[in-house]
Amino acid sequence: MSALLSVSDLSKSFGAVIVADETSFEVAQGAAIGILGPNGAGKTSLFNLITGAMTPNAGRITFDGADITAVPAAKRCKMGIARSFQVPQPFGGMTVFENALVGAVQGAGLSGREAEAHVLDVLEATGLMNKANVRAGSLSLLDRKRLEMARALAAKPKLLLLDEIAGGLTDAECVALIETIKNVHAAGTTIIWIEHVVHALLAVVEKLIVINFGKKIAEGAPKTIMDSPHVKEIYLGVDPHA
Ligand SMILES: Nc1ncnc2c1ncn2[C@@H]1O[C@H](COP(=O)(O)OP(=O)(O)OP(=O)(O)O)[C@@H](O)[C@H]1O
Repeated sequence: MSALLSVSDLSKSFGAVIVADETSFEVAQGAAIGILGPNGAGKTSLFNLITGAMTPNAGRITFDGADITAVPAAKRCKMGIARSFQVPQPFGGMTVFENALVGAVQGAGLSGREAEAHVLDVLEATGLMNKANVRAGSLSLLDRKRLEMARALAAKPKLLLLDEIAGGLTDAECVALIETIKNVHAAGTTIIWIEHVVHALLAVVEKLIVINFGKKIAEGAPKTIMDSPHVKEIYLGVDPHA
């Protein structure tokens, strides 16, 4: 499989705080990869760098064959990169349908009937069809998380970035969300998923990347990574010599 996204020697720091330290990795077309790392490791910053919300100090990002390192965020969205936010950010006064329509119009460039039909497909896929006319501000946490994904999917992304979308959900809600994400992946969308709820991540992704202090410290098959003493020490706080 060819790489949809390629991150090469990406570095970013804020004074002494290093959020990306010569980070390199590739994401194949159609892949689903997970990103793990302690709080403050630089995971969300990596998404900010990929989406263009943050400018790197050094390094290169290529997407779908084009160098996007200097491409503005709005254009990257139109090129096919969409994200969900760790803290859901719906337009609270608008309905679920209207929120997703923003993604379809602004991100996918659709209009009229075509945009509406696409939004209905996305609401169906994300389990929000029966909430289409509900004000986003009155949704439960699960539905706000679903709406984050719906708004991103409405932009017809080639690459979907999910930022801690399972956090704060009950076990049953988490199971429902995993099914939705699996369906999105099965439909061909490439996914990068930052998540602290490891069992949710492991149910979907075929590769894990572990970040600590902005540095990629491990990358590989989920089982190999989760069994790694180095990863256990850094991520789980387990002393391999104990
Ligand atoms: N714009 C900024 N200015 C200064 N410091 C920043 C900025 N953005 C992020 N940081 C700092 O960079 C570090 C990494 O933050 P980031 O949100 O990327 O971590 P994270 O791995 O996503 O953490 P969490 O798991 O807690 O969400 C933190 O110490 C954060 O305070």
